[in-house]
Amino acid sequence: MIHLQEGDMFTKVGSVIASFMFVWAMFKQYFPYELRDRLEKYTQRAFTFVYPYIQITFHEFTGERLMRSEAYSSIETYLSSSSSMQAKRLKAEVVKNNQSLVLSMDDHEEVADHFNGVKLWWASGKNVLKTQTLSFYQITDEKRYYKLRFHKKHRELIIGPYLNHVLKEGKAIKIKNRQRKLYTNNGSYWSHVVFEHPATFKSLAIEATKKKEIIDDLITFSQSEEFYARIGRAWKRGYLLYGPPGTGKSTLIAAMANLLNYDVYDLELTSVKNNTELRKLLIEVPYKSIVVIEDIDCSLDLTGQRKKKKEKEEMGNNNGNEEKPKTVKEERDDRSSQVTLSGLLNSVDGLWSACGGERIIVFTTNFIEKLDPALIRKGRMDKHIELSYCSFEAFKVLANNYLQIDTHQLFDKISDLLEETKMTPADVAEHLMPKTVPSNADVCLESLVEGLQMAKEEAKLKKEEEAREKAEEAATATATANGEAKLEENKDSVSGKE
Ligand SMILES: Nc1ncnc2c1ncn2[C@@H]1O[C@H](COP(=O)(O)OP(=O)(O)OP(=O)(O)O)[C@@H](O)[C@H]1O
Repeated sequence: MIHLQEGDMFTKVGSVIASFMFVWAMFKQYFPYELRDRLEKYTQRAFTFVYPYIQITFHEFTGERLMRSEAYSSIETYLSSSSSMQAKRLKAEVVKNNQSLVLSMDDHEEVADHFNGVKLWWASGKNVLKTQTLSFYQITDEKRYYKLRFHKKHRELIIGPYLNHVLKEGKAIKIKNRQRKLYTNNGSYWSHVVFEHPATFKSLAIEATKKKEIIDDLITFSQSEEFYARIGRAWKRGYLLYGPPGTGKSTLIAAMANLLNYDVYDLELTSVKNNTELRKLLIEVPYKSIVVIEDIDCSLDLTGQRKKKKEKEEMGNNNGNEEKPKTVKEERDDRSSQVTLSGLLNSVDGLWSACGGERIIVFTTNFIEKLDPALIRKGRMDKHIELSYCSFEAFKVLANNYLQIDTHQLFDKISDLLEETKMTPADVAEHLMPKTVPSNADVCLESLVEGLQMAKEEAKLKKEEEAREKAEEAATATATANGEAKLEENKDSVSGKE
């Protein structure tokens, strides 16, 4: 309250002096130069003496190229909530695909803010410049700004911690309000669509303990900026998701992005020409993003690449021949993607990968054993998450999502069948899709029981078939060994007779 009265008093004094300055600006041209200079100097001094407030102006456009200032837009977003409470005239902007409104104060409004018990004021304003062009019409150029006013005794607090707080908060609100995007690369360029995948951790069918572990890991990562800075490590984390097709690897990535409010950069490695292009693409990924490389084992010959090169060299040495001209196919293969394992490793943890921070990189694979250990060692892929066939616990999540039921007389049977046979969550989910309108849980669960029994039968037949093949192979091997032994025996008896 004291601040408010003090503020009001000084505002009045300030505005008297400001009026004087305005009149002075109009008439100063009629004063001789020397007198003008002196008067100006003393009025400025008098102004700062009686007016103990400091003002900082943040212009909307800055720099030679008049780019929109990031600080201005962060302040605008930061002030949004106090503006909607205090300002009488507001401007509205629609964000998130026309789904939510962001309000900001209109020109020449003022709102108060508090920080650590200190009151300060933000005012919005605009300068209108009229420029006469060659054409008949005048063009008006509006330059908006925010002016922050605070008592000079709080200079340190406001210039340091308060402004940091405003910029950080503004940025965070902006990220929360933004429409998230899914980027894909065509060669070395990213293009995007709106990211609207509905997957959440709640709807993800995996065991509760595993789910909690992943959520905790992600939240801890996203809140550890200071920790990473303190230990001198780039603020990034690698996840390797592995498991058979249809176990929810892509669904988990979408749930991760939705949980953290990050954009997704789906990197198609096979369309990246070489390591330089790969580096360019990754440098463009901003903070708060998940870079995804799906089916990493298919994207690159990560196991055979070094071996093949070695074999080629050996072949060259052995033959002592000149290198054969390449076929058209070989030429095309060479051109298609020359991203190497070392190029990829460098992109995951090379020096530049620290630029920006707060990035997650996710590799997915159906065959973890195919990957080069260097690629998935801890530090590169910090967390390895296995997604596997549907357990009864995971089934219950699906039943709750799809059928909105927690119990059913068929649950015990399904639990036994899931233990005896392997079915992916994707296949289980397919059985739970509505078969009638309205959906009937009995029909869906019976379909699932039937599917599981069939899968069990097929697995049994396959096992028997494999056992038969094995037995046949063993019989053939024994027969061959017996035949060879007999031949040897005969040879020996012939040489004995001689
Ligand atoms: N764990 C799961 N929880 C919920 N839904 C799942 C799960 N696994 C699979 N699904 C369902 O199955 C569909 C396919 O799953 P998803 O694409 O995530 O599997 P994937 O492991 O990435 O498969 P691929 O290896 O073939 O890419 C999803 O649309 C989702 O509806």
